[in-house]
Amino acid sequence: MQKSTLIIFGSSLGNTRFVAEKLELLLPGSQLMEASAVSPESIAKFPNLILGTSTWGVGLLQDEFDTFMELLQQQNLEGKTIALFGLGDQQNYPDSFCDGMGKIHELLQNKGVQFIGEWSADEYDFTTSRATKGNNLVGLALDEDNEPDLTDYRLKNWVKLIAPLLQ
Ligand SMILES: Cc1cc2nc3c(=O)[nH]c(=O)nc-3n(C[C@H](O)[C@H](O)[C@H](O)COP(=O)(O)O)c2cc1C
Repeated sequence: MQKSTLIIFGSSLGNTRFVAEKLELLLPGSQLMEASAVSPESIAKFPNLILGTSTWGVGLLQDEFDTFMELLQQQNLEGKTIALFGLGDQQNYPDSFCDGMGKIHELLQNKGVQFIGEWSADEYDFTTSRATKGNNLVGLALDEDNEPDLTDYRLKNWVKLIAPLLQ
């Protein structure tokens, strides 16, 4: 079967990688790739991209993912379906929780992509985030530092939401 969804992640200490690997298992027809390994050809091949980054500094994209975003923005993304997930820490960074995910969303505006996978911000405890859109988050936020026990539950429900929308 031709795979249609590319999961691209950037991870410094392994949390985002851990989640991205789970996601690959939950989504038949998906392929996993580290941000630093992605080429323009691989981006062109897949109609669906799932992009996952952690947030570093205060509100910055993870290093490799930051470099990858420069490459991604130069590609023709017209018509692609994109879902986002982000790893962050609500307790220590309540004012920039998962900002990296919000930054991806901002950088891909006006690129002709369709975003899927918005997620309610209700069951989190942060003050501000660049990833909020009304009462929602632009994608799935996960907090392996404070709420690792909720990751599987959140991930499974998010997959139920996005899977039918991936062609
Ligand atoms: C120095 C440092 C800065 C961080 N800055 C943020 C931040 O601004 N916002 C946030 O939500 N999380 C922040 N985090 C938390 C990480 O994003 C979180 O631990 C994440 O799970 C790391 O994922 P990774 O191992 O895949 O890189 C920070 C962590 C560290 C150690």
